[in-house]
Amino acid sequence: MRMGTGVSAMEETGAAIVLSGVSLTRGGRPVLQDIDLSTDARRIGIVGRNGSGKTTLARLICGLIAPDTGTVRIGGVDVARDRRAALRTVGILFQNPDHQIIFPTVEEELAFGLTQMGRTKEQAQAAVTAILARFGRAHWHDAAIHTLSHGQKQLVCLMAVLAMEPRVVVLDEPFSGLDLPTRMQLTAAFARIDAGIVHITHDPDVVRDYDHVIWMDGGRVAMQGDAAPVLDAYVARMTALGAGDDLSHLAG
Ligand SMILES: Nc1ncnc2c1ncn2[C@@H]1O[C@H](COP(=O)(O)OP(=O)(O)OP(=O)(O)O)[C@@H](O)[C@H]1O
Repeated sequence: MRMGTGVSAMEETGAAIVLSGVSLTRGGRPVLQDIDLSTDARRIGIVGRNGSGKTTLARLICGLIAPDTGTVRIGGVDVARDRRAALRTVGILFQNPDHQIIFPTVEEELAFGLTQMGRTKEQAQAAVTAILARFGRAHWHDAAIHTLSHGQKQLVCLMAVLAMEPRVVVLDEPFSGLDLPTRMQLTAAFARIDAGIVHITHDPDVVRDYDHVIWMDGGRVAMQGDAAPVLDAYVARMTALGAGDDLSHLAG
């Protein structure tokens, strides 16, 4: 749904992802332009070509970067300005767990975000124990992270995000480099997440049963709405581009 008169009502209920007039320039080039977005859909997919602005949009939604113009509110929180509230509100799972993990052991990694949120050491320990038990990984508590596989590290990152109980979890291509069983297991874990999901993917089938899909193109929203019409139009366009032999449109 496009921004409209319903925005302020959604902000009051604190239920929505609301981006208003968002633009961002990097290296003298516009990366995102005039993004107006307001939705209270529970599961949101974001698709688009390489370089279309998906990851930048994800980082804005988490408040990791601030827009040059406009505002980003998640559940009523201005995530770029109120960083502590943002930590409670929205978490992100990056494509590569090695870009996310900073501690040598699973326990330390899981406890970090919790203490950043202001939990005491004891509260953090209890939450770490609980999340490991929830995922059947109590035996990972003292594990050295470098001994885990790529997919296992991705699960540690997911547990770290979920331990913080955010209202929204952003998944930025979380399946890249994972084998089929691991993808299936993570998909099942995502389905159990008790939070809104914003899932960035190049695979339209991954978000086909989602509630709302946003197609990014050239830093703008090309189309958004129910999954089926948006994904059908996206796949038709990508197929047409892929069938041609003109490489001049390659992003970048
Ligand atoms: N810090 C930066 N400095 C310069 N250019 C940037 C910066 N961050 C992003 N860009 C540019 O903005 C555009 C969008 O990048 P972004 O990573 O958001 O795209 P994406 O849709 O996630 O791509 P992919 O599917 O390849 O991961 C790209 O052209 C990228 O080069």
